Amino acid sequence: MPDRSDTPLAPVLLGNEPGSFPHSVLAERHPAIIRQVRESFPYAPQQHRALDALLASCTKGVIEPLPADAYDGEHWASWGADACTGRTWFDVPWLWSESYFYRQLLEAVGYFTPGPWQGIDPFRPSKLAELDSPETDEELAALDALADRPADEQDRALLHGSLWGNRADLGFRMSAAQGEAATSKTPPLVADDSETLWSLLPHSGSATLCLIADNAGRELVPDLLLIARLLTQGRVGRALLHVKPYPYYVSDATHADVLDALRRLTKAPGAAATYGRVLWSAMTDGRLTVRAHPFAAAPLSYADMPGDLREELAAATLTLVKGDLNYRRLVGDRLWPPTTPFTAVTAHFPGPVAALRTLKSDVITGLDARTEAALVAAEGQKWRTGGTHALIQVRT
Ligand SMILES: O=P(O)(O)OC[C@H]1O[C@](O)(CO)[C@@H](O)[C@@H]1O
Repeated sequence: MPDRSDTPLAPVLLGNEPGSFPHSVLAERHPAIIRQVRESFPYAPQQHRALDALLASCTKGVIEPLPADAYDGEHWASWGADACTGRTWFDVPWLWSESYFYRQLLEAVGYFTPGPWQGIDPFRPSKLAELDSPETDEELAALDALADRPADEQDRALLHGSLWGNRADLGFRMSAAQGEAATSKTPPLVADDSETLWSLLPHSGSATLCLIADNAGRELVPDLLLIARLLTQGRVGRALLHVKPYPYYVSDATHADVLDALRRLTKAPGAAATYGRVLWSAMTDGRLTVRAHPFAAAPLSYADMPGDLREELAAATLTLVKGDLNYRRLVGDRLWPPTTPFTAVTAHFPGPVAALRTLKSDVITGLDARTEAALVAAEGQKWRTGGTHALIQVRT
């Protein structure tokens, strides 16, 4: 396995280059998210004023500190708040800037403040709309036909459901052109280590799986279906589902979203309800546990994870890391040459790890030179951010 020390570090992504993808997220997507949040609930005047102040700060101003009594002030201090406060949102690492934006957005709407708005998720209306959509009905109805297919076909379908479910990201849809398909000259999957993934989960009933979730709604539902399948097939004996401790990156899953998705499954007709019951009983007998570690919303790479989380992930047979943002945190939010070995940049991870991700940012590793050349020839650099390509990468 190539060692991390053989791999020169690539530049950290910043949002200060006009025309770049990170710059567009800070300059266009964040103001659009503030607009969306204003419309999500009848917020009071002081909440609108706080949103005005955040809009001014994140577009034209500088990073402001959290309130002195913030419950997580110490975490943010240890995650680099002192070095970033007072600088523009465009000049600090992009990952830091984005993560702090969501923290300050929740501050503005009173999510952490004792009172009637405490704990009200500003993104819940859009998450629920997605869960109730006809597309979700269709996806769940497809499970009925799948039940008659051979076992390996069912495994593969549910793995791919979880993978492509990552396209269903509400923040991404606010700025990406939808409906584009990968060109016929380039494969939708730019890397596929799924055989290695399956070899790590034989039907022994003894494996522990950690799944680090990404989005709620139409991504979390297939993630839960995959977990149910792995449990019923004995590929996994125990699963830990890691979600965010608070609403984040628009549609990231929280514990409340897990419960909404689970209720959606158990109330559905046909095979979907069977999957729902498997998950319900696995939660009640302890085979499926939901975790919401504070580090899940940290603006840092997984290389910097704290000891308790490292220990838990080290004990897993496999950790499945879902989505684009988690990929950025797994390999480091850097402009790596695309052929940088995935095994080298994930050498820090405490155990076997698999990334399931659709490509929605500039960060990419582990491509072979021929695939990279074909992608560039067909699409320039659009394949990196368009969400039309995906990957399954594994480090054993
Ligand atoms: O939901 P995901 O797959 O983590 O994607 C998050 C999206 O937000 C971004 O962080 C940009 O804001 C991109 O990495 C990606 O397009």
